[in-house]
Order: sequence, then structure tokens, then C-alpha cells
Amino acid sequence: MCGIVGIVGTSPVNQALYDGLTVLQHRGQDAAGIITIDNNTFSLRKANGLVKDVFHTRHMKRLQGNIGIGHVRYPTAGTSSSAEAQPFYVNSPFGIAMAHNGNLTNAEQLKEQLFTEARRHVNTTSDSEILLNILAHEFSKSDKLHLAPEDIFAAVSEVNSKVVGGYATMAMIIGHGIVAFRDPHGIRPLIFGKRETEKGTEYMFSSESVALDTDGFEVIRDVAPGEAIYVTEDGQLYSQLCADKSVQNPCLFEFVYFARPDSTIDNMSVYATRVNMGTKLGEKINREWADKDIDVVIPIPETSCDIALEIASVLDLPYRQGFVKNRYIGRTFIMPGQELRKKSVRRKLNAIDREFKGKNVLLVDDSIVRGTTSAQIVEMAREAGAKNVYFASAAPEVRFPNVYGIDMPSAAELIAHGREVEDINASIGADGLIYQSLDDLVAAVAQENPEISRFETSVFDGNYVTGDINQDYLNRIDELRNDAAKSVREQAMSSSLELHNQDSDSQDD
Ligand SMILES: O=P(O)(O)OC[C@H]1O[C@H](OP(=O)(O)OP(=O)(O)O)[C@H](O)[C@@H]1O
Ligand SMILES: NC(=O)CC[C@H](N)C(=O)O
Ligand SMILES: [Mg+2]
Repeated sequence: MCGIVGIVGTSPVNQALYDGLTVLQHRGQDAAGIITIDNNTFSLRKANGLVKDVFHTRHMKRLQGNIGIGHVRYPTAGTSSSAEAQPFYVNSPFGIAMAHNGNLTNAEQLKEQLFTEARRHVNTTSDSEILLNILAHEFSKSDKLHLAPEDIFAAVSEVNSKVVGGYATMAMIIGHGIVAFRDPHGIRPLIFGKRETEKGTEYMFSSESVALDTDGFEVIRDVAPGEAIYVTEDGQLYSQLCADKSVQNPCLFEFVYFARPDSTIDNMSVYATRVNMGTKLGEKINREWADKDIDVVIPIPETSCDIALEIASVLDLPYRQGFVKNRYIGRTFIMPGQELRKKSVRRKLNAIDREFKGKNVLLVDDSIVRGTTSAQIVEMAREAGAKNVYFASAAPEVRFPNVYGIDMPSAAELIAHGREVEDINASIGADGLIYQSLDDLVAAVAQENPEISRFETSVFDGNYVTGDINQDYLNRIDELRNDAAKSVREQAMSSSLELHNQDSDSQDD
């Protein structure tokens, strides 16, 4: 689930892009990049690592210009090689750079078409490089030296008619500006805002509103599904719906886990949806677990804290932060590879014994995906002296792969795949396990925006909103991207040279 930002400003944008990326870091910890335009020339810095490690003062000084885009990456296609860090760039037509959050489901066909129809070569295994080339090919169909807003929108419409999957993206075009667009189902989030300056209005796009807040931009609204917003280099804003059919099916998992609680997505406060999740789950616990003598509610930091606090209030029980989170360890779920994820849980969380000793504890998490966290946490609670360890998950059983930008390609790696609650409970070693129902989860989120009639819920129910996913497809991505296949590919990649700024680090350092 990557994070993207873009600014068309009236003064240098490097610092604001950097600050925006730091508050989107929770969406991608593997790589970061910023590209700006100054004097009709791109300046790019991208590398593997966290924002604070990728950009040093010398890089920031070189990222000059009043317009730029940035990206933090959590890979869902290709590899985690720094050659696949974003933004991507093509030199024709005009010079275009792109930052993309999401995942295309017809990337293979598009890559083939790019070669046969446009003689375009895609050098990496990233779907985002394909998306950029599809857009570039559409732009190149016009023989104009400068594209008008209607030409830009016509190209985005063509892209939307060819590309399938989840994408919230922005393209920055030399001599033009930034065009931001969102897939016709609005699966991935994208919002924009403005800031008034003495020299005129500045515009900013972001995956989440938190980056607009941090940079002092006032939210205008979310980009609508299938809509494109084009802001020219001199700050003129144009918008148009670029899809024949568009519906709003935002990803439910953004609210459960991905987004920050202080963001709003499609007019829904993420925090409010999490509190609602706590209310619903608390009520279910009251209904179904009257026999369990719970002493205390303990969250599994960090994402579940708001949910657990509300559960404690519904159950009228004390809420205690029994686990301390090491603030220097990132999110474990979006780390690459199961070994690293597993090791990181204990590095990240440590129990305070006195909150557990002799007590019946209710541990609350937002979700159980591979079961990496829950199995170890139950063990830690027991080691800390808990009498009985009960476990509640604010999301229902995660049973199906995700194909729209969450790296869960393999059903077999999901702890709930093909299993019922009792069985899952046994494998995490708890004395009782309760899941939120899907209806309750949907209601908890929809309560904040009743206009949304359907969410993207595939990881829970196997229904994929784009309608192009069948078992053959799922088998293929499983084969390509399961943990074992990924580690073989990563090793192969590490022995090959990259095309972009290979070794630039060692020269600069
Ligand atoms: O069942 P699993 O495969 O372990 O995945 C689910 C866990 O991973 C996430 O936490 P993470 O550490 O990524 O981030 P957080 O600090 O925001 O909770 C999520 O909040 C769950 O705790
Ligand atoms: N998480 C994402 O949005 C990933 C974007 C893109 N598919 C990549 O792998 O780089
Ligand atoms: Mg967590």
C-alpha cells in the first residue's frame, strides 16, 4: 500500500514533499523517492529505505523546483529492488514521471500490448512502470507540442478503458503540470487540497489527508473514482470524469489497518470508523462471551489501540497498554518476507508483566492476517503470567488474496484460509477467539458515509470488484509471489545491475 504526494507550488516544494512522505511512511517502508522539475529538467532521488534514510541534505538541495511528486513503496508487484522504487520516468513524450499506489490486475497483457502496439520496452517487473508507459503511449498519439487539458483527459480516459485494477496515481509532465487520477472503482484513496500564498494558490495531492494537514494545505475533496484532476505548472486546475462507468468501492482494509486514524478517506474519518468497529465488536463480545470472566482489555499496538479502548468502554472493563511498542521498529505486516516479519514482532512489542499476572486478558488486534503477530503475542501474554488469554479481531477472517495493492498474494499463507474459528484459535494458542462479522465491519465504516453502497472486501469474501479475477489468476499470482518464490526472485535480482542510479549512493556518501 504505497503512499503518494504531489505539489504544484509557487516556491520550492522539496521540503513539503519530504514532510508529506514522512507522514505517509506507514504506507510503505521499503523505498522512497522524490522527483521535481526545475528549468524543464527532472531531478530524481530514489532508493531503498525509509524517507529519513533516503534523503540527505545534499539530495534535498538538488531537488529544486516548484513542482514535484513523491512516493513511499510497499511492493505488491515485481521485486523490492531499488530499480523499482518510484517515481518512474520516461523521456517521451515531453518527459513524464509517475508515482502509483495500487496494483494492476492485467499487467501482463498490458506489457505485451505495449510492445506489440507501441514498441515500448518496460525494463522492470513493476506494474507501475507499465502504467506509466500506457499513459505515455496515449499522450504520444497526439501530434501537438503542448497538450491542452482536454487532450490530457482524453488520454486518461483511454488509460482507464485499458487498465484494470487498483490505482491512485499522479503523473508529472514537463512543460505541463501534474495530472492525478483514481481507478473507476476508487479502490485506493487520493485526496487534494490547496494553500494560498502571496504568489498564488498551491495545490497538493496525497494518498491520505494527514499529509495535507502536515503541510498546511486545506482539504478540497477526494479525487472521485475515474476522475482526473490536472493542475498546470502555473496553478490552473481542471477536472473531468474520465470513465464511462464509475462507482465508489473503497478498500475496506484501509480503514481496518492501512490508513492513519487522523486521515479522512472518502469523507470518512478513519478514527471514527475504528471506534465504530470497537463498538460493534464490544457488543458482540457482550452477546456471545457472557460466560468469560475478562479482567482487562489490552490492545496490540499500534493500530488496534483506538478499537480496544472502545471495546473496554462497551464492556465496562479497564483498558491497559500491557505491551510497549519499540518506536524504532516499523510495521511488521508490510515488511518483506515471513522470517523478518516473525522476528520483528518480539523486537517491536514487549509485555509489562504486572498487567498480565494472574489475569484473564482480552487482547485486541485490528486484524489477523498471517497470524504472525497473534501467535507470538498470545505466547508473550502467557509468559507474562496471564491466566486466560482471549483474543478479539476487529476484522473478520482474512481468507482470500488481495490483488489491488496489498501484498497478500497467497491464500495458503493466510491463517484463516480454509479454516474455521476453532481451528485458528488452536493455532494461535488462545483460550478463545472472536472475530467481527463482515456485516458489522462494513456497517462500522459505512456509518461514516452512507452514500457508499459497496466496499472492496475481497480479502474477506473473495468478491473482487473489478470482475476479472478467477481461480486461474489467483493460482498464477500465488505461484509468482508466494514468500518462497519472492525470495528466489529477490536473490536473482540482487545479482543483476540496475539501469537507473546504480551506485549513486556510494559516490555521494
Ligand atoms: O496476522 P499478521 O500477519 O501478523 O498481520 C496482522 C498484524 O499486522 C499489523 O500490525 P503491524 O505491526 O504491521 O502495524 P501496527 O503497529 O500499525 O499495528 C496489524 O495491525 C496486525 O497487528
Ligand atoms: N503498494 C503499492 O501501492 C505498490 C505499487 C506498485 N504495484 C509497486 O509494487 O510498486
Ligand atoms: Mg498491528
